Amino acid sequence: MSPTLATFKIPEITNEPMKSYAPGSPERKALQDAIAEMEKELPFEVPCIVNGKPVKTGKLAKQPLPWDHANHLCTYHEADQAAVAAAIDGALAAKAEWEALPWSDRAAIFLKAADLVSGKYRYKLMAATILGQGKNAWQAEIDAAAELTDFLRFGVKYVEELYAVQPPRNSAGSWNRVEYRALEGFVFAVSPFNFTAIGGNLSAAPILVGNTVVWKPSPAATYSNYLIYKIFEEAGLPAGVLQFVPGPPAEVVAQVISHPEFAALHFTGSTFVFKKLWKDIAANIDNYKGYPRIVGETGGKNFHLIHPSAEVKNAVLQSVRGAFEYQGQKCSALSRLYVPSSLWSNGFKEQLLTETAKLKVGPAHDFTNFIGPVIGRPAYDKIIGYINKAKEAGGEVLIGGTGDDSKGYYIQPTVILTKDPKSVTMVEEIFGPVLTVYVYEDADFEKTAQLIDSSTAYALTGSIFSTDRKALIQATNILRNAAGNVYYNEKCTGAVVGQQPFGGARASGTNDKAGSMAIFYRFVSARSIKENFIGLEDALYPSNLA
Ligand SMILES: NC(=O)c1ccc[n+]([C@@H]2O[C@H](COP(=O)([O-])OP(=O)(O)OC[C@H]3O[C@@H](n4cnc5c(N)ncnc54)[C@H](O)[C@@H]3O)[C@@H](O)[C@H]2O)c1
Ligand SMILES: N[C@@H](CCC=O)C(=O)O
Repeated sequence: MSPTLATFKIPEITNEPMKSYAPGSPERKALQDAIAEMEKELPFEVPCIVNGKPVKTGKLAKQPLPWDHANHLCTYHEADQAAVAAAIDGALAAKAEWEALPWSDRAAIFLKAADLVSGKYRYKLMAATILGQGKNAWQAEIDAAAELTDFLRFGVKYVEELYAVQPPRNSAGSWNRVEYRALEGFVFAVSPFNFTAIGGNLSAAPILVGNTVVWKPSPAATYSNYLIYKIFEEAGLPAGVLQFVPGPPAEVVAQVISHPEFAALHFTGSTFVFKKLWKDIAANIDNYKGYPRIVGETGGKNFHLIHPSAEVKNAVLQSVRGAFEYQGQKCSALSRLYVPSSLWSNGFKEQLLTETAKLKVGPAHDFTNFIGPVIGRPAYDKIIGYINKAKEAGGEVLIGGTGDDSKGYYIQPTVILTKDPKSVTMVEEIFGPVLTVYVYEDADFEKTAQLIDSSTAYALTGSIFSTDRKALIQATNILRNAAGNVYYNEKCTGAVVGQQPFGGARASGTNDKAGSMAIFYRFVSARSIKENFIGLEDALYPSNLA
């Protein structure tokens, strides 16, 4: 038994400062060196990790380079049934000791992991994200370096605050306490390709509050996610607490969620896959020991609503960044833009096309490219398919509209003008560098806000651009349920941990707000404890007396 001899305070937590990677900066050189070294050494071999030991199943799959699809970043061993079964057993076996570890020790492991991400492994993790997932230097910095570090450090802070939430009242002679137990069973993390940090957070958040986790990374982010596993291990995470099982998604997931001790799904990915998993879990409900928690952050169809009073230059530049950063492969990416006709014909259109034309497309490790490759063949075909559908439906391609998949999967940043606000590219998630514009009559601002609210199934992010406070308030009210993250005069991407808790509702997810205290509630099961100090003198109450 471990004595409690003090109430420790965690170090002060602030956001990881972001580096600029400007020409001549030491960080640019360090990152370029890390990329060059990784390019020389690839392809890597990635095993599953079960109970802290590498498992090589011999069932091999590849993570191709999106900018050079003939080659791959890593070959990984896909988890087979035996490996998945051993991973679940191992997670269950590691649970009691991990949950019993004093909170300060669990916290210290993740504070150390954060320091390893922000320091020793910063450039390596970024290089894996740049080469494997096609992010440019800035996008890799805000994801693999800054956001991952912030998730870990702020996670520790939020758990400390959560543990401090205690009943506000005690009646005389008693003391009320609440303890935040980890969930009974194990947690399953299933992560997407597009944010290295999300893989780290989906696994680390439940672990921080005492759970053990089986983690299935995205095939297209296997290597960066493997590096995260190794960082957690170096930080001191005991063997078995996190089980790393890359593998054929449908098979691995089906096996894990049919286990009786499956306690929670921590998912980020597409709406389609999340709904399927929800149904599969529901179909298994009689086999579980408890009611599994289901946490899922999913797709978006995010908007910018421009009011006639908006500053055009800012609205244009924010829209270009929001739509085209990381090739539009952010759940938060701008993909439908509503512009009043007075602004559209008075400079907005011209500036939008001029700024879009400046974006260079090419391999992300050439730092002058703003737009890198999209993640793979299915994504490339799907995005080009959407552009074609928009054209067939009468959309006018104002710029872009073409791609080149000869070596890597490149798509030019594309702006489509539509007269139909419910046309396919105004409604469905594309997840690529495609922005559709609808021009509305100035007098229809309110009607346009209602249109935004009602035209898609999603409700993730959105921005309102206006210098007129009344218009901001009006649109905010109409769009109350249309976005879980709303911005004023700022693009709809780029939420920062500790500053804008992230997530959306409707088809965009369970809105449990990654990067806030709220997410930790989903992975604990509180137990109330009342202790009585004064013994009873009589079984009868005064009201029973004659
Ligand atoms: N709301 C958010 O916070 C957020 C953040 C990032 C990404 N996303 C969303 O994620 C999507 C992009 O990521 P993606 O392409 O990796 O998503 P995806 O749904 O294809 O994959 C997500 C995870 O599910 C697994 N998976 C895929 N098919 C499966 C199946 N049939 N059965 C079981 N598991 C399966 C994948 O291997 C991966 O681990 C977009 O829709 C984006 O909007 C949302
Ligand atoms: N949190 C990120 C998006 C994550 C999804 O891809 C943002 O706010 O841009």
